[in-house]
Amino acid sequence: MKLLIKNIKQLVQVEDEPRKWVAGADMAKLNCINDAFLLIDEGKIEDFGAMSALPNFDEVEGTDMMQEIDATGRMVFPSFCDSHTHLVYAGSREIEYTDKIKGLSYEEIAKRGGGILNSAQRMHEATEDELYESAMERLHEIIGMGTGAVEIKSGYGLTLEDELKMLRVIKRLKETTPLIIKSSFLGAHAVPADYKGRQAEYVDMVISEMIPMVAAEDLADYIDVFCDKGFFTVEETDRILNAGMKHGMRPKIHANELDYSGGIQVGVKYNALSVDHLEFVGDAEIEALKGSETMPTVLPGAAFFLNMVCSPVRKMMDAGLPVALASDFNPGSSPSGNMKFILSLACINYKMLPQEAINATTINSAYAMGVQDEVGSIARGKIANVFITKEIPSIEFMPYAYGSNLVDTVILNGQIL
Ligand SMILES: N=CN[C@@H](CCC(=O)O)C(=O)O
Ligand SMILES: [Zn+2]
Repeated sequence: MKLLIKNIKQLVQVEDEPRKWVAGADMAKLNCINDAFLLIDEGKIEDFGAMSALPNFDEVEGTDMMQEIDATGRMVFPSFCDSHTHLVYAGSREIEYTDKIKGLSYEEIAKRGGGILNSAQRMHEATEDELYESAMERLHEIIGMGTGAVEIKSGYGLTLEDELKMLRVIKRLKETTPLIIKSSFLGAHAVPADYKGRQAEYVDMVISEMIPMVAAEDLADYIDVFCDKGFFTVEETDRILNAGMKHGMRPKIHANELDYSGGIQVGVKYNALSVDHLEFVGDAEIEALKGSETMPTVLPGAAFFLNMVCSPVRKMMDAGLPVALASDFNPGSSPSGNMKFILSLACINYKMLPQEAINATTINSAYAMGVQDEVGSIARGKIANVFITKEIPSIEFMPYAYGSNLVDTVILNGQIL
């Protein structure tokens, strides 16, 4: 059955020739078609264009099986790609939220056994079914807010059994939702309580026990490390990434959230798909990223929630780099997967133009999770993951109306949800 969306006020992020990513000054450009149609067949985008060029389907054989949507006054966007989340977790951490309000830093909370270790304890106590159910609820929530592809990390297990438990939940989610899901193994997210004072031994265990088991069950697409001050060093990251790569996992890492950690450089050295957070980026980091295949990915939700300095996004774009944005949905530093709110934060706090922010949450974030050939733009042959907005006056209205859900209809794999 074909699906035809007609009279679209504006069809956003169209590409005749799909690009790998959008970089530098091009990030301010967004290709759109006014008064457009979009034709979907067998879950894929078959065609699109101006209404004036709409084929006469009455004369085409077999088109009696065509469903139509009249999108007058409404826009169609490619679904958001959320390339960095930790959305499989147990419990919530609002107690730490008040600790933060009282002035404790992220590192101080971590030192008191809060933070990631708090989530690890709850992860240990949760069953696979409980984790699956709660993550599925979050997935449904983000689908309703326009997300069509999401990366999910392990990293709240921190024991072999619990990391595998998390990754099996992600695998089950992959098999049972219409979203595109990619998984990352983040055994080196924090040193668990049992290994306190024995960080080197924990790293050895991640390398010699966890990575081979994760690979044996084919549970992760990417290898991740929290390479930052107070967490894992460049040398440890180097070893873990090498071990992951030997097992077919491309690096995609946390870097430079808390300091100039060297995380960006070690990520680029091993051709990471992305380096994420990037609050601490100077000239050396920008030089390292130039000419690389690594997507700098900024997480405005975490910086907002933790009240941190903002990543120098403008400086990176001025240097000709691409930038992606993701939600970082997790219980500690960003308890929301609302990508439209990420657009608003990007515009207000990072002074990104709405067009730049939309590029960063679609085509560029698709690259940052390795799905740019499948989704991230309106292009012929790509998977039909799109959403139709409510009636809105302009593209700029999306980040402007920061508290409103403007998604009216979600279409994933060509199916109206
Ligand atoms: N920075 C490292 N990890 C997560 C936080 C996880 C947590 O606090 O639970 C992040 O991406 O923000
Ligand atoms: Zn993260």
